[in-house]
Amino acid sequence: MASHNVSKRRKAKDPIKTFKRLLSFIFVRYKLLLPIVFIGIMLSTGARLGMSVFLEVLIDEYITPLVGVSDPDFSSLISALFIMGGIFLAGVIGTLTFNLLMVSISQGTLRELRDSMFSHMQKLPLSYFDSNTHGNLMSRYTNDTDTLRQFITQGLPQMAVSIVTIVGVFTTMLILSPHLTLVAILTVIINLVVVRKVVGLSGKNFSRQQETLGKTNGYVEEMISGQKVVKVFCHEEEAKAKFDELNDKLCQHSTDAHRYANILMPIMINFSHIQYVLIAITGGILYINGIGALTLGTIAAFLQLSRTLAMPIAQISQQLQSIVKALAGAERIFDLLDQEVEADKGSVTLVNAKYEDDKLVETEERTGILAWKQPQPDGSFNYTELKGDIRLNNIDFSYDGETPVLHNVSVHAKPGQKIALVGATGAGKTTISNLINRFYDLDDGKIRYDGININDIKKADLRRSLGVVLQDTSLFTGTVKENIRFGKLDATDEEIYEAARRSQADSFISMLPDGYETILSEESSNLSQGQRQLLSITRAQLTDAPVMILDEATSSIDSRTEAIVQRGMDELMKGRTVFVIAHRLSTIRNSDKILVLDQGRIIESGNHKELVANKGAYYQLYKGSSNSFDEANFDEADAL
Ligand SMILES: Nc1ncnc2c1ncn2[C@@H]1O[C@H](COP(=O)(O)OP(=O)(O)OP(=O)(O)O)[C@@H](O)[C@H]1O
Repeated sequence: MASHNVSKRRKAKDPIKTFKRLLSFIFVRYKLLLPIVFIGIMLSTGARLGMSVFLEVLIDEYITPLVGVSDPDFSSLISALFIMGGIFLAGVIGTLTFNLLMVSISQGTLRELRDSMFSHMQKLPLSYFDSNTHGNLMSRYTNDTDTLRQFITQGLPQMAVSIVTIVGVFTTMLILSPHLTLVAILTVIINLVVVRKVVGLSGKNFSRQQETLGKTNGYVEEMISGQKVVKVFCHEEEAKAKFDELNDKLCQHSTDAHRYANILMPIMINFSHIQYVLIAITGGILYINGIGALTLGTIAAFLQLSRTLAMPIAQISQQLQSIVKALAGAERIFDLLDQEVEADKGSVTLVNAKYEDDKLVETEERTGILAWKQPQPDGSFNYTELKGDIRLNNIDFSYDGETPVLHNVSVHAKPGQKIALVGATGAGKTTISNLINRFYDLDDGKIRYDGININDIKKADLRRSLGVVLQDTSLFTGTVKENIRFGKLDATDEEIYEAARRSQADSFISMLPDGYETILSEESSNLSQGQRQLLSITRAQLTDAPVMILDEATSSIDSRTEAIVQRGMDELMKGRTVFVIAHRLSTIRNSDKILVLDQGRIIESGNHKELVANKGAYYQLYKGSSNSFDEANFDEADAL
């Protein structure tokens, strides 16, 4: 059980490239809003600087001249204060604007990213899911997008504000007094050295904290989904002990991380006090000695500016960690988006057809006849009726390109024939069904469907022509009816009821509290294993495909339900070409051809009678010397 939190937090491999890509992703979508955000940032920081500088004007031009005047005229002072109020208001509007806009931009960007990821994920080949755990994929939708949200909403604008502020403050300081600027720069340098050290210590512990947090969450998730197993094996104590260990570690790392993070602000504040005092003393000395043409207003404005400086420096230092984390997240998201989609060069499609003067022609109506429409080099089309003739020719296959799983497998299933695949676990039975579906590409050999190479058939149309019942009966949250309709989205209610009647599911569905409208809970835990199988069979029944790929369930269900499931399966197989991964003797015996697989090779093939007469591997299996056949049928086997 993989957890989405167990994913490793690593640094982005090429942060600059990822950063540029992220910015352009945002920029392309918000060409109009981003300039407004920038104007907001400029207004906000400009107003802060303006207010500091205005202090100089206020003191030197409006307050000092009034000192000692017997009948002072405050009107100009009042209008100056109004101007200051105006600047303040502009700053507030700027700050509000960019902050609010950034929320919409970040949420919109995340929605787009999630959307792109999900639609891209639907097009990825199954091999991608084989090599990436569910947890790893999930983390891109949860952890990675969350770090990005923080970065886009807070990190990005804060960085912009901080940089604009620092540049603005230093420029203004230089204009006001180069001498005092020197003092400010000196204290900032000392400040930076200390801050870097503290941020480094805190960052290291934050990484540890995140890693342990991931492990702890993953463990809790596993324990929740595995509660039944924990209880069955009385593992409650051990489970608790392991959790305590993780929890203690998490507490330790979090305490260390926050200890350093929490002393950062007091350090910054105290430094800004020291800087304030130093600038005040230096300013006083320079003023008294008449150096640098300083006025009282300049010193006051300078002191105010020096206070403005502390915050952006602290913020940049603090944001650096979150930027690194966010870019690592962005890289993982882009990595998913960059995965090559399932290739489909197929040009043969499946269409409704009818016979006109013994010739097959395409039609819009549902005639009950389907045909493969093959484009010809001269631009015309060739139509072949869909019959369900499947031929595997010398198939070689491996999942990883190295370890062979199937060797030289050949079989011909004529329309309506039933082919049983038998063999020990891991022999390659499921793999054969995966290849007919084109879930994976062959290493060598060909599979032909009605004489057409399946690689030439459009994947969606190929899959439409195949009905599948897997052992793993995936049902989704929704009503029973919606789950059955998965088999054919445009099916009418009547078609659904008919399919359920034929697959023997109708009687149990009508006994559910709301019948076909009963909502299946998460993981359909309100249904029994057998009932889930019946729904899965109904779904395949509804597709009414000429070829069925069935995986007979081995899970233990009670014999009455098993008999019903079996009847449903038998009904499903009627009149179709069937590949069945067979476990029940009755299915195997009634098959037209049985393929006995061993380590990816067909070691025997023929019908039941022939194979029994052969007295080979099948005969051994059949006699019950192996457990490969369903034990429930052993009696039946002996009776034969
Ligand atoms: N997605 C995969 N990636 C890599 N190897 C796989 C994958 N699926 C199956 N295999 C390997 O391929 C071989 C054949 O597996 P397959 O599932 O076809 O066997 P099977 O006969 O259907 O077994 P079972 O009866 O247990 O379902 C096994 O060795 C298995 O480990």
